[in-house]
Amino acid sequence: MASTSETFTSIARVYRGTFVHSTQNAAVEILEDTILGVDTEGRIAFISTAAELGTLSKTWGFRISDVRHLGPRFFMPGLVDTHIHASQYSYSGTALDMPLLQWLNTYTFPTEVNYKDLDFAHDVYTKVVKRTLRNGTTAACYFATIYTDSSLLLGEIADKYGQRALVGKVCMDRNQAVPVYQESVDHSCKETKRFIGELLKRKYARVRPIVTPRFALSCSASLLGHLGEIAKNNDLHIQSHISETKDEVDLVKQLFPDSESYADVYHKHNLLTNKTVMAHACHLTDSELKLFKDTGTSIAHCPNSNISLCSGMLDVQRVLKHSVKLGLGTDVAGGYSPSMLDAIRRTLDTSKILSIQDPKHKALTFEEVFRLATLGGSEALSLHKQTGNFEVGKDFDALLINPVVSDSPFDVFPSEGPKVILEKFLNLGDDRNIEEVYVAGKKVIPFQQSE
Ligand SMILES: Nc1nc2[nH]cnc2c(=O)[nH]1
Ligand SMILES: [Zn+2]
Repeated sequence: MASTSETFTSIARVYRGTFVHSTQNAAVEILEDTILGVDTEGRIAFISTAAELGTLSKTWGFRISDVRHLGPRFFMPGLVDTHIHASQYSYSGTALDMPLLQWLNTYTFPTEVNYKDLDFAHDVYTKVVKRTLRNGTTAACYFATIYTDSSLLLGEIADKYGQRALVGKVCMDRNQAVPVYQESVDHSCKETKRFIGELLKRKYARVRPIVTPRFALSCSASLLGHLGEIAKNNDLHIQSHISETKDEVDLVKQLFPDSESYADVYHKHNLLTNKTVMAHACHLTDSELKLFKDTGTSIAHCPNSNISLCSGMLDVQRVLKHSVKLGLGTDVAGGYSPSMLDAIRRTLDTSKILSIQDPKHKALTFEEVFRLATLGGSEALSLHKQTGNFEVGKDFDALLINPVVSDSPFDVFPSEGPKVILEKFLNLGDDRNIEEVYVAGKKVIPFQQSE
């Protein structure tokens, strides 16, 4: 399983113990008494049974005495948050008392106006990046705001703390409720190009721009068209929202009468691609799901938000039956928790509620949801060549989980094996159990002292 001599780099670290991850064939694969080597580029050089230790130490030139033993801990892949509004973190945990469109007008738009102020932005963006990293989010797909400079600041902060991130400067040229919080088509396009150019110029290793029309109700056809073109010309990722609530779907029908469906509005403007991720998608029709499959568009499932704003319940099994890629998102602050462990739990809850309503509905298992939160998320963001599991050649994005840390929120009993302990961590664990976080081999949690 080691990489070939052509890709030979030297080994930075070797770990021995239990590794838990997902593959194409197994929702959960548990590799006990396994050794994993990380090279100096932060990539996984080998993963093999401990019986190979002697041979590997000779091949790769590391000392067996330098191997770190994990003991009761285990490594799992980093969590991938496929949809989070960094700019809404300041009011997460509050303001969940109205439906989406009212909520946007009352809380969201007035808050996002504050991001003209770089000091305000610096404070909130630092806190959201640190909070999500501490909770195991090694990769995040962020909405910022319409303001280019503070959106660039979010990219800078994600890079500083070592988080893998797609960062979107939000685009919107329609906003009747809060008219100061909108742009002209020209300004939005010019600023999007400036955002992309500036962010790429900084050459951050793992932070990239993502083209971000807020959603069809906030964008004219002209703006959507230009953004589709910008994404195509620069081969960029795209993110937006779709079919989160029924009211939204009805309004989109009225606003875009020439489109066959909500998905068709985006498709007509070249916004559905194999690098597009659309949040929510609770109310898509079968033909819209087929369009997602045909274009390679993926879905960010945001169950906390879907329930907190009473938007709807996405049937994940139906999405998977259509072979549409799907990852999980916190959707802070429509979702009140910045933790992907919460997104895992709410995904399971939603699936179980659907099976209460319809006994024929097969509820998702925790193993399946673990895959959605890790490998599934990496596929949804088209980052699966870099991250998502412990395959040789991928970056080592990983969480070191200690299920017996002294202040653990759960207890482990002697008869329990690694799968049960994983299940307990997913259902009951929190950041106290996440002792270390790695992105591309670099330890990003605990923070350096100066951070
Ligand atoms: N949940 C959510 N849905 C949206 N649709 C358009 N904008 C937003 C947003 O900020 N949050
Ligand atoms: Zn959202």
